[in-house]
Amino acid sequence: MKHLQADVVVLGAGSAGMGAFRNARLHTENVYLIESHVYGTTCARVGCMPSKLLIAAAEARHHALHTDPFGVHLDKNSIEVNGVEVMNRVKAERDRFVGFVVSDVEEWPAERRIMGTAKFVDEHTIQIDDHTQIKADRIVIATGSRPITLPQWENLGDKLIVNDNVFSWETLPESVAVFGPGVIGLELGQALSRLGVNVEIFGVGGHLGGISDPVILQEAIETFSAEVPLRLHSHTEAKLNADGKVEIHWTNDGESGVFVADYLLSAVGRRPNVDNIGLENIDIVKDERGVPIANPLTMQTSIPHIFIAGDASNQLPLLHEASDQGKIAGENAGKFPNINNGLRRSPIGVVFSNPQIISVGTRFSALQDIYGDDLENKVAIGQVSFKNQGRSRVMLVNKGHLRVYADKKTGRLLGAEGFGPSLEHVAHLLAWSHQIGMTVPEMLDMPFYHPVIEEGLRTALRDAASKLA
Ligand SMILES: Cc1cc2nc3c(=O)[nH]c(=O)nc-3n(C[C@H](O)[C@H](O)[C@H](O)COP(=O)(O)OP(=O)(O)OC[C@H]3O[C@@H](n4cnc5c(N)ncnc54)[C@H](O)[C@@H]3O)c2cc1C
Ligand SMILES: NC(=O)c1ccc[n+]([C@@H]2O[C@H](COP(=O)([O-])OP(=O)(O)OC[C@H]3O[C@@H](n4cnc5c(N)ncnc54)[C@H](O)[C@@H]3O)[C@@H](O)[C@H]2O)c1
Repeated sequence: MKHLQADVVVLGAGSAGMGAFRNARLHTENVYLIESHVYGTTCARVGCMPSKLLIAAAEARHHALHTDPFGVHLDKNSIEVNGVEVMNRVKAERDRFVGFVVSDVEEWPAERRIMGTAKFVDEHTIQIDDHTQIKADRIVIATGSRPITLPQWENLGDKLIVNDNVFSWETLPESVAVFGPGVIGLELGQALSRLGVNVEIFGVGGHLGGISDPVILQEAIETFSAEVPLRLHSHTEAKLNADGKVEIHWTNDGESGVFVADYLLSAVGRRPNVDNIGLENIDIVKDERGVPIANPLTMQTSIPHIFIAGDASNQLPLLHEASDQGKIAGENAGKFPNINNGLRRSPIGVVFSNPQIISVGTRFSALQDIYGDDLENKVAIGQVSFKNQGRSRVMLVNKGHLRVYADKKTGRLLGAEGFGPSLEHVAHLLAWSHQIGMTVPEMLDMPFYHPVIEEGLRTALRDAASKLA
């Protein structure tokens, strides 16, 4: 067993861990980075990037199939999806992104990087497999998260898959049952469906794409279910049939049926990797999910020299949040005991479905928690439907609905939820306005070009402005 001493040890070399390592090293050279699996990050390897590559291929087919209303006619039979080529591009481009990340990691001194699974022995000791023990002054937990699968699916063997498996396919399958209509399930399910794979999406509790505003949710369900069967209140039983396929027996809102699929894709959520790192050996304060509670401005846990960042913290499991949290945790671990509050930006979320789903600032459900029955008196809600929005109709992407929330008294933008065409851009305008504390009248003083989708945002803002006190 090798014994080392460190100022800072970072557990996990994902986006958060890399940021933590880089920033801790600005304060001390004596930092170690531990990785149990491979370099390259979840985002680049099996997350953000390959999912968007798959979606890009799906959009190409979708556009080719929907040119008729413009008077442009393609022979639909000639539109062929070559699954091998689709997956080759997804993997080749993905590998390019992963390559950049890996070369960043490999620029760091090899003796500072240790491969193996890290666990706490006590508050200052990290054990790595059975080969190394490090006594560390300060520790950053950046171990990420992993997909959840349910025990009742264990009998499905290799027909039960998660997002990681999708991105190693040689070609596209014929059919997939997607469980979980959240962010991952909707993005992957719709993309596969648009590529010609037979997809059905199963959910519980009526949720879709993380939407919390009931007005947006209802319209989004109508829009997406016109394209992919959504069974959002389902009771299901899944088993392997004699052909080795997955047979889903389902009931949903009084209907029932059987869906036979090549795979069951589990997208029912992700679990922070903190249940397997020896937290039982340290006296750290955890939430009801067993995740160490941390101050979101310093990323410091209840044990002052232990910090946490990224998906492991379960605060906002998104890439830019993992980078920000990693930077804050690394910097504070590096200069501990002098720690500072780091920059936390306005919340922004984009689901890369089509239409895209967005949320900014305080979501509708959080406003309900804050104001309860008084919500109507306190919050001005402005809205726009994209059905008749000029540019959206021009482009034939006129589906969606946006609601913006403003403080009735001050006019300040509180948040927004919606779905609609290319709303990733509108989400950024809203998030930037939210972060600098703009009021709705101030936002309306900003320029809006014509004809653009952002004019839809202006309609929603004007509606909100008319309801301010
Ligand atoms: C399909 C999918 C699509 C996504 N799309 C988007 C998107 O479009 N936009 C967006 O913002 N976010 C997206 N995300 C979320 C984003 O990928 C994550 O929030 C982000 O990658 C989390 O980074 P992290 O550093 O916390 O975790 P990771 O990158 O997972 O890093 C954690 C690292 O810790 C290692 N590790 C775990 N346990 C140990 C241990 N005990 N010892 C040592 N090492 C350990 C792991 O091997 C891993 O390398 C997506 C996620 C998925 C799954
Ligand atoms: N575009 C993006 O930014 C992006 C893309 C992908 C992932 N992510 C991140 O990854 C996180 C995890 O995504 P996710 O989709 O795994 O989780 P999620 O929490 O968004 O969705 C899980 C869904 O599964 C449903 N569900 C739970 N139990 C179920 C069951 N037994 N059967 C059927 N459905 C069930 C839930 O109701 C929910 O709708 C997201 O919260 C997001 O932060 C972001």
